[in-house]
Amino acid sequence: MISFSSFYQDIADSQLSSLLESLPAKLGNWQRENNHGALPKWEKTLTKLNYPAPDKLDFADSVTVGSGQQLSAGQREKLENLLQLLHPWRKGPYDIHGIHIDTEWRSDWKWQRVAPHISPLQNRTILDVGCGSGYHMWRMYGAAARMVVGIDPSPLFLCQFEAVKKLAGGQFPVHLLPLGIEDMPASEAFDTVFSMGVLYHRKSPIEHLLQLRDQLRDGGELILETLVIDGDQQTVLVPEDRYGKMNNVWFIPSVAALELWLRRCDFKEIRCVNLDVTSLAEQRTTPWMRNESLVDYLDPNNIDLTVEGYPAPKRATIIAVK
Ligand SMILES: Nc1ncnc2c1ncn2[C@@H]1O[C@H](C[S@+](CC[C@H]([NH3+])C(=O)[O-])CC(=O)[O-])[C@@H](O)[C@H]1O
Repeated sequence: MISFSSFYQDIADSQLSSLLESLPAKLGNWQRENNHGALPKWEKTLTKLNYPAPDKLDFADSVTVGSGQQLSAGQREKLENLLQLLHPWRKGPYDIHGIHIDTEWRSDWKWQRVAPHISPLQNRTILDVGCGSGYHMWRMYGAAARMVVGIDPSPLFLCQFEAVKKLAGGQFPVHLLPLGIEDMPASEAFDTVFSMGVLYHRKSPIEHLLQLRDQLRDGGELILETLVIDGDQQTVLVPEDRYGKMNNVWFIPSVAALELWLRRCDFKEIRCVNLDVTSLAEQRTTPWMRNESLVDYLDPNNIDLTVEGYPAPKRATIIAVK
């Protein structure tokens, strides 16, 4: 069973110690009650990942574990088969003992767009809300963060994260908790909070912004990355039903509307640092994610539109200070 004890130890003497009042009970409930049918299979896969301590680790420029020289071809094939049991791999890529996990998303491209604009992460304590399998958490750690905590309710992404962490050697101040943002007590403790790719999944976007604010210390920095549309302060798209075949998309504001929402939530120094239309090269089907992907979500006759006729995905990165 996945244990959170090293997280509790790491935060005991830190600015996050108040989380010990409520998270052990919540995570204990998760351990007892999580009834995802495939979780036992994924956890069994984790127990089989017994490999030598890697001779190389890089989190600064990639997520690379092991040079590829330590395993025989047969051992590598066995490891590849085990990692494939954790399909679909959406966020990455990861290089593990010479195996290139070519994920659905080039999450490294998002990191390249975001990283130049944020306050240096050195010695900061970070929360990554909706962290997926934790790709960006490793890059934050590679940028010398003191501690990185990610939250994401998906048990598969937790298992993918635990797989990478175990193969990397296990002991890092980088922790993924299977929680939603709504499960987090208002800690007011993190130096930097990331919410990337989450706001449009929330039914109450203003509440989401307030919840993010509640996680920041005074003067802490929010990095908000989300889908946007063109328009003015009062322009917001609420899809009639699906957006890009996703049935859980609620609010897609313009940048100006998002900036207004952030002002209303008492954020300061609000600035949009990047706007980017998602390319078919950034999100696509691969051998590690064999399901439909962006090309199937767009109008085959006009890739500027989704199959539902909405503007194709365009994403903004906005930075703000509490
Ligand atoms: N209530 C919630 N609280 C926290 N996370 C949630 C919640 N609901 C869903 N999620 C999680 O938010 C993540 C959104 S993906 C962005 C990944 C990464 N950040 C990226 O920027 O590449 C974007 C996308 O797939 O559209 C998923 O991993 C969900 O499980």
